[in-house]
Amino acid sequence: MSDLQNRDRQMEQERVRLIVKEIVKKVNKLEQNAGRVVSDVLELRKTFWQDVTVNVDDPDDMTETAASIKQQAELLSERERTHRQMNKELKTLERLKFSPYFGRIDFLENGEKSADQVYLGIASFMDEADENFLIYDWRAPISSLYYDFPPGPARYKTLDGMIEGEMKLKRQFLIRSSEIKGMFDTGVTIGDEMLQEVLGSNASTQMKSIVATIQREQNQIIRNERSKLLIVQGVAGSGKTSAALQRVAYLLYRYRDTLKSENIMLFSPNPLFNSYVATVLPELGEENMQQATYMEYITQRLGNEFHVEDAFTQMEYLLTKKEDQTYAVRVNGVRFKASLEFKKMIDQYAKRLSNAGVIFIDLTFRGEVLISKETIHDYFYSLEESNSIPNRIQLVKEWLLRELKRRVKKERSKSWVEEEVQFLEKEEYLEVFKKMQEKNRFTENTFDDFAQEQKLLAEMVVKEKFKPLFAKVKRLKFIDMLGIYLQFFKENEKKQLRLQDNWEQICIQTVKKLNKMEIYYEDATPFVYLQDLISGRKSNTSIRQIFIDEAQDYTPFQFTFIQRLFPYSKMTLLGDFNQAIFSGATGAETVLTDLEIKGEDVESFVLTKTYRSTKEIVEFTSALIEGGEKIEPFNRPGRKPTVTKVEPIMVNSFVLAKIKEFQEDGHRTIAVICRTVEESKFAYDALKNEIRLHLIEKGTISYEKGILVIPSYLSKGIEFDAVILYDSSQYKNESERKLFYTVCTRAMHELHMVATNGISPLMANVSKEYYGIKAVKINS
Ligand SMILES: Nc1ncnc2c1ncn2[C@@H]1O[C@H](COP(=O)(O)OP(=O)(O)OP(=O)(O)O)[C@@H](O)[C@H]1O
Repeated sequence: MSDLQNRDRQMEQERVRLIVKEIVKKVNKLEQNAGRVVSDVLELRKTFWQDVTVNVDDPDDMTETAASIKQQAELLSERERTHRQMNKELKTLERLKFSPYFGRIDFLENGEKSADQVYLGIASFMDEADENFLIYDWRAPISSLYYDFPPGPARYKTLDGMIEGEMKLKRQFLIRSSEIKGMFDTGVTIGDEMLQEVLGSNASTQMKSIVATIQREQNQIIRNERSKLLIVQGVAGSGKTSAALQRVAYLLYRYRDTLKSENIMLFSPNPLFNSYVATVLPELGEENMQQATYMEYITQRLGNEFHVEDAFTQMEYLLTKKEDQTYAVRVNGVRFKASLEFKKMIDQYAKRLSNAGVIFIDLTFRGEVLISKETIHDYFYSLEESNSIPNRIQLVKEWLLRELKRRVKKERSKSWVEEEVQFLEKEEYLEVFKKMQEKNRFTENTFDDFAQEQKLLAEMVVKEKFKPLFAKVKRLKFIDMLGIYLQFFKENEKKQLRLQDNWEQICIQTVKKLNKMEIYYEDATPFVYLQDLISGRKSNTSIRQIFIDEAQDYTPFQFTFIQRLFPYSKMTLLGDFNQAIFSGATGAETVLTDLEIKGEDVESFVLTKTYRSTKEIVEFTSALIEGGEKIEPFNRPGRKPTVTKVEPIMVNSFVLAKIKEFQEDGHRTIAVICRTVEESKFAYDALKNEIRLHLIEKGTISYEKGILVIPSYLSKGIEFDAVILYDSSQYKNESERKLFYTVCTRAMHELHMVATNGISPLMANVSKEYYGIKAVKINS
């Protein structure tokens, strides 16, 4: 290090010390204030009723009492809010104390005499007088300079317009526990040194924030504000998920007055992924957005009357049942039901239902039909046709509720009620007694009282018994949705669909499944969509930003459905067509291949640089896919991937040895990736007595560092230090190329493939220089 560099570093360290001192001062002050707020809250809670004037003698007093309670409650909730805010601020300050900033730029604005020093951290921090920024939030307009420009001419956008000038210096810091551990002055891209450092470290079970090393092309995605629909197509490991989470943090900052974390929703690929990304936003001082898998969403909408196949079971079928007689029919079905063509058919069907065909369910009571499906049907079709179906359904609902009330009255005098009254509990008698007292129904005549009491008790019994019926009607369960969906296939079975092979068999297969009260996963979205067309559904207005990660796994039908549910929401889609494992297996369109949406407010970004894996792994994985030559690896050297041909009976002992080797090399997260669940269970059972490992299944929601056995499709979106493919020879079909590519790209530092039955044909075009081959024989 030169003298100048040395001096610079000392000055910077001195500044860090000063800033940390300021932070500590602020922390102390805030803690004192927070203490005061806590005692205020406690006091207010304790004395809440003492400070309220309660007087209910006349209406004026009542109004005054209500106002007094309201005032006291507002005071309490204001104090509680302040306390929450202070806690949040304290947490951020603690983080700043540990690492106050990660970057500095010196920017000379045109027309100014001296350059501003701008230090960037995860949050803003002002001096004691609240006049100058000692640290700028990385999301502040001026901070974009850091991500967008090398030293030289530079500009940034503010609400008042563009500010132009020259960047004199761009510096990066690695500060830990208030000590500068590294400091680099950088050129064109944001510190390769820094990236080397970050990317060379071990995989974590939780994703990390990339705030200090966001790349320019990622920054464009993070800060994009214009588009209603933002589409990011990025190769594996290009930082799509990272950029998405940073974007959430950015939007929360940029629109802090109007946008809250509960207004943002992320659709993630599996439950494991939810916990994988859960710490990024809190690390940045923000709360997590809402998160769900699409499957969770759709299954919850279907309710629990049917057995719904899940996406992973569907995938497992596609991977393992290729020999099934009906496999081709099923695959064609999955493909067609994914398309907008199919959606159009459902739309037309719904239109036809306006005139005829809605099927209802008998409302029964005590084993007898109370209101028949035919009666409901006739009432429904007697209503004005100009009314939409959902409107008419609402009218039917109201009518049915009225009818039920009438029936309750009629039912009271039936003999079964009298019998039931005998068996009522003491408490229920008491309740009736209380009711009579309240209503002053007692008379001098005890005989009358008895009759009154019996009437009330009968009413109580009947109402109780009718409750499920009322609930059923309120939840619109008088519509036979299953029957209506089923009828669609019966009606269309004989149609010759120009575009679809095996249509007739698809219909037969679907009907057979539905008749068992079971629904294929590919039917889940069309079913709920049709249900919405019939029963109507209010669109969700509270969600303003939707993020769809792994968008390549969404069908055009699913995407259109989501758009319909959240019409007021902006959307960010992130995906990689080469990882479209579901569509790879069926040839179905994905939302990324079928996006017809163009327009002023649609923008697309392409990310071709990949950060996750070593250069050697990227060279190998890129050769697996078409167009892979466009993928640009980050220059981080490592070992070449290897394939070892192993006799089947040697696989487990070989995998075990490989795991130990990786552990000795310091790798902490090692994944044994299996093609299917069946293979995962087999591998887990074979290895579990030899070494501590975890089996990841579709319901697993989090995982620890260590060794994991995981089915291929559940490893989506996640990364590991080292990956061992339990048997790469199993990836044989062209339809599994994307799956094979996806699993190989999960590896950060090491990729090893076991082959029990020769090298996978999917590697036929991969140059031998990209991987090593070994063979292990039984007696070797
Ligand atoms: N600018 C960056 N600075 C530091 N690390 C980065 C950066 N961009 C991406 N990474 C790292 O690269 C890895 C891959 O990122 P991420 O998972 O976001 O990629 P992805 O495009 O979503 O991947 P995939 O599609 O394969 O699941 C992560 O470890 C992430 O931290």
